Amino acid sequence: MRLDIEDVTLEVAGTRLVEHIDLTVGSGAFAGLVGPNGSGKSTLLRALYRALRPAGGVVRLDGDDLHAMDARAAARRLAALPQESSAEFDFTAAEVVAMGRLPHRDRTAASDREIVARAMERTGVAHLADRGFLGLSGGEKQRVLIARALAQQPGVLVLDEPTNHLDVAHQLEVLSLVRDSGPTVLAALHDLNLAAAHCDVLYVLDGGRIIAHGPPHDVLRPPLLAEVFGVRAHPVRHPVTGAVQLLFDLLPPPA
Ligand SMILES: Nc1ncnc2c1ncn2[C@@H]1O[C@H](COP(=O)(O)OP(=O)(O)OP(=O)(O)O)[C@@H](O)[C@H]1O
Repeated sequence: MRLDIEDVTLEVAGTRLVEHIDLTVGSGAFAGLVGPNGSGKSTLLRALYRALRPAGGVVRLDGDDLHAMDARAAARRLAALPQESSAEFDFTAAEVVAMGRLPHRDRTAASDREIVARAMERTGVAHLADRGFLGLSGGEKQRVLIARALAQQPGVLVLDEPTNHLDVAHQLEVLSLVRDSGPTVLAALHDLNLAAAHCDVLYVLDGGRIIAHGPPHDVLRPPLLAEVFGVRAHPVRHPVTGAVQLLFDLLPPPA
């Protein structure tokens, strides 16, 4: 499923936080949204999971206006993992993952069980099925929520810092899993090396605007990283994957 964000402007309480965003993710592609703290990444993603309605512009899924759909139809097409998810009741992990099935009309108990079990296996949380969600560690919760998003079987998956709370092995596993699981992905990522290794295309947000986009090795160049993030970057090649990876230090103070 193709995702198109067309000239989207977002305002909260009368303040314009993000403006004139054009962003496209082709069907099945993995796009990364990177940018410094406060650049507007979460705000933009909130419009995709319909917590914010654009003040201007339109978000399209395969050409259809996301904000013109009813909630259930939107949830059949797009699943989201917001940055801070709250659960007020202590559901079990399996119940939380099963919530991903709710938007689907043609489901049966047996097919739901199978899909939920498969999503939990793939994210490595099957053994947590009967545990209360609130008692899980931060990384376990994150993987349960990713399992829920996969169980939703969306065409588009929107992830806000999906590797938050995950140890290094789970960071790599979860991003590979998401990448291989089929949907079109737009993920906000702070770790530029994870972004370089997993994304087909990167969009750089700064001050509420997209200032660069393209394949990671074209975008993650030292002058841009100095300008946007205020760091000196040294690109190196990963010896196994060949992906561009970056070593950082602070910019020297002006003479
Ligand atoms: N409800 C609000 N009212 C006013 N300003 C807000 C509101 N929500 C967010 N902002 C501001 O909008 C800007 C963008 O915030 P946003 O959370 O989208 O950034 P981000 O790129 O996701 O940041 P981070 O990397 O720190 O998570 C920030 O300056 C933030 O303080």
